[in-house]
Amino acid sequence: MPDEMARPLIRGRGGGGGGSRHLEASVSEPGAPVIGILGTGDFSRSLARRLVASGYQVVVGSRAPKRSGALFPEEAEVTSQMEAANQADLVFVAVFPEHHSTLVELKPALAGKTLVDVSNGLQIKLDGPSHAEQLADLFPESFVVKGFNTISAWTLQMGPRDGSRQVFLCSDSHKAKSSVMQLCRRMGFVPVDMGLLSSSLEIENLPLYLFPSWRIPILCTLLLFIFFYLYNFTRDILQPYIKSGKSVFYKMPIETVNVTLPSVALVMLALVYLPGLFAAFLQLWWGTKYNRFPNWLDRWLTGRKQFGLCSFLCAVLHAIYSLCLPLRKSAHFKLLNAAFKQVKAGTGGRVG
Ligand SMILES: NC(=O)C1=CN([C@@H]2O[C@H](COP(=O)(O)OP(=O)(O)OC[C@H]3O[C@@H](n4cnc5c(N)ncnc54)[C@H](OP(=O)(O)O)[C@@H]3O)[C@@H](O)[C@H]2O)C=CC1
Ligand SMILES: [Cu+2]
Repeated sequence: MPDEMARPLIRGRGGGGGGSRHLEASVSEPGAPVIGILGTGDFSRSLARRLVASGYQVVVGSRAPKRSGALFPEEAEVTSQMEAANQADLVFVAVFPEHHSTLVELKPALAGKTLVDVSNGLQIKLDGPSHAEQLADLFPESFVVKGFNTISAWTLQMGPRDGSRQVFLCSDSHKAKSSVMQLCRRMGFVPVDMGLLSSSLEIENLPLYLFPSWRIPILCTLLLFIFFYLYNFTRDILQPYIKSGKSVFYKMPIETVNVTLPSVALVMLALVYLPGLFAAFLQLWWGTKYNRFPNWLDRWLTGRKQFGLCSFLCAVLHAIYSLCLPLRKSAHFKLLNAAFKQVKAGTGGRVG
């Protein structure tokens, strides 16, 4: 990773046009605001590179500027937190929210300036205050803008790609938000205005919502798999063994798995359609389409895609297993046939 970071982000001549992603590392343009970054972690380094590449003058504030200086591009100045806060017109706070309070001594230097809070939560918070709101409470004389938390250090480093170009922004100050939006566009991202700072909780939760939507469908798939596997194991393997001493334990890894998969796929498919039926029933019961569904049903309805994909995965696995089984059987048959022929011919040679 340090090698990655040391490599210049952008090489060669840039293509020009405003929307071009191929910006060359250029000397800052006169009149462009000086951008400060507090913190020298992964996010700060990637952001500094992208800002420098977009033609901004960058000043980074660190508790230990000497130690961190080497990790930043030459064009960025790495100095003390106070110095950076004094010099910058707009400041990114790339410090974890639990350390925001250690920055309060910068309050006079940051007064009247725009602070961009890029922090993410560790878990979904349903009610406030958000990190951005807490930062705004700590720095009442500054203008806090929430944003960039949905952009990873990696995306900043590599340059915006399709799909992760949107930057969600919100702030109580229209002017501060506009200046961050402009900066966003110049870095090649697409700003999305999310309104006032009260939306910051929603923005902070966004990155945490992507994976958890898979948790319940995957858990369901696993539980169903275990249930059907145990059932098939008892029926096809254990029962013949206990009853007549027939040992068919070799079926466990392939055949039993293969009869289990379609059952799981079908039940998961049913779970895709079932909440729709519940919803329709509730709407008929209420006599209106405009009531809110209970929370559990709402979550189930929004998770149908994941349930469907899990079902599809099981079906595909079943298809692959089913195709492979006859191949295995015919190979087995050929081997036996060859052995039989050799024995019959009296060659007694090796079969292989
Ligand atoms: N990494 C990522 O991909 C993303 C990160 N973010 C957000 O960016 C912020 C920074 O993340 P990241 O760069 O990964 O974190 P790091 O841990 O890599 O960096 C945090 C930096 O904070 C500085 N800092 C200032 N005060 C303190 C203190 N009291 N204790 C510890 N460190 C302090 C340190 O710099 P120094 O020692 O020089 O003062 C340190 O390098 C976080 O809020 C995170 O949620 C958001 C989106 C993506
Ligand atoms: Cu089948």
